[in-house]
Amino acid sequence: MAHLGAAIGIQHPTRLRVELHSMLVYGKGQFFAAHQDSERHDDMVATLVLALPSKHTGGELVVHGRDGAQEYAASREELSLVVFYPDRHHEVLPVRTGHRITLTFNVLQEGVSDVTLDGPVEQATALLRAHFSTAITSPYSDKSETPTAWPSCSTTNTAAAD
Ligand SMILES: O=C(O)CCC(=O)C(=O)O
Ligand SMILES: [Fe+2]
Repeated sequence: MAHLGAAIGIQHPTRLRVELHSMLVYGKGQFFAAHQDSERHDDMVATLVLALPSKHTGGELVVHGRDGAQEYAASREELSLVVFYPDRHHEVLPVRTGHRITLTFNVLQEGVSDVTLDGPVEQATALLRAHFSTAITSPYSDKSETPTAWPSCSTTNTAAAD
């Protein structure tokens, strides 16, 4: 994990952990269209693709970056590992023969969202977050007195507090 963190430029590599996301078996003609992985998890800092050795052609993993695209062909004999930032567009080209098998993992940096930062922007953010996530007390707590406009406000504030 420390090596992985250092390799992808993360400052606290000891707090990294990986969780299995999926196992994919691509047969002839199968591919994965270009996409980004970023929405899977708040603490996700990288995607790790582990390709199992298997006889196949095609099925290259293409990771698009600022300086162009990088193409990775999985080995027939050994495990292959590719790690990239989850906001990178990436795709798997169609498999031509055989099968390509991958395990994909989310690399998570634990506690990123709990880190306390001291700058004025972080303080303002924390105050605003606390303000908008605190449910307001209804002056109409007795349902019989609830005005018609109230339920929709109540629903909004309850959802924000979760
Ligand atoms: O199979 C691969 O190499 C990549 C799969 C992938 O991009 C994903 O599961 O999000
Ligand atoms: Fe992906």
